[in-house]
Amino acid sequence: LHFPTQPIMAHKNETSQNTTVEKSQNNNLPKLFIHGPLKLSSILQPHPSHNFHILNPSPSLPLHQFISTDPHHASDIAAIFCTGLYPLNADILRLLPSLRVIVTSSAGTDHIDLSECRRRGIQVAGVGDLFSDDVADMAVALLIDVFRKITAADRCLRRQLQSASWDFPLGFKLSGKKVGIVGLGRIGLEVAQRLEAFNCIISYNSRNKKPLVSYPFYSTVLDLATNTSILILCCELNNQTRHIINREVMLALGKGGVIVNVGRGALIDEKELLRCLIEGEIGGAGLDVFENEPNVPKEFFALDNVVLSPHAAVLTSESFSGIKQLVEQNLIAFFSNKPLITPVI
Ligand SMILES: O=CC(=O)O
Repeated sequence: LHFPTQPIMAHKNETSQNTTVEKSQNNNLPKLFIHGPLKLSSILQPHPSHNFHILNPSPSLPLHQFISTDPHHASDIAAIFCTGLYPLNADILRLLPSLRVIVTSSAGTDHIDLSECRRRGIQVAGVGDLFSDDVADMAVALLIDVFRKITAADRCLRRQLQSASWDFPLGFKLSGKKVGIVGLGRIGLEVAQRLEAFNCIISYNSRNKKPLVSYPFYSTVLDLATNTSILILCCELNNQTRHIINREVMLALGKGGVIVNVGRGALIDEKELLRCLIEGEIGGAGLDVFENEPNVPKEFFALDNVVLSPHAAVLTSESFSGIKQLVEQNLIAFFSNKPLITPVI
């Protein structure tokens, strides 16, 4: 990924007079705050075509500090561009009386209090289907890696511990395995489609049975785990799904069972996952997300049946080009009184 360190200046030949005019015009435009890590500002940079004004094109202050430096700041903010893991809970939203729209660069929206947004009439735009392929690819990659021990073997070779394949522990065949998908939304369906090509036998659990889907449906994750040997977590995190994968589910999955998580870390009771992996109660895990990011429990590092990725499933060069366009399009549409391109609510 390439993150420019300096904002790309869109109007290099501009005169200082134009800049003054633009600044004063900008003062009348609705104000947007970028709520996220420094890198988020490389996705949304000031541009003359914008019908909004970015208050912090290189975010240096977290939102609550920005607000507390001057009480006027809070009432200035009409829009927020945020990313996952940067909370916009009811307490923070209460500080922003003029907020009308939130655009998030994440597929997950668990960091935003959507019911408070609904109550306040704040619109929220997400990423639509933009990341589904990348996340599904990553889920399958993690799964193949756990089964075929690719990164474990790579580590061995690099450390020159083993070079003869006969010395290396056997992997497991993926083709034909029974796979349970938890959350058959856009991403879950993409995962299912990919694994059908591996002759895997797909079933799923989700809030409701999908009328147009022929895969067997299990109304509980426990039943799904009992009838499969692989669980792939693609659902959103909410009060119903927090720790949906608990010890009972892991024991039902069984000693050869594998869990892949490309959803949110807190879908799994992480302490129990570690215990089950260490005690051999399940066979392995492929994890792109963790319960208390950015912290990854270091006990995972010693386990060769675990493949780890730093919440990177959505991070491709293509997805970043896509998100840049989509965020701008959503904001420009909103401030032109047009419908959001990818509305969440
Ligand atoms: O996890 C990444 C996302 O929600 O987009």
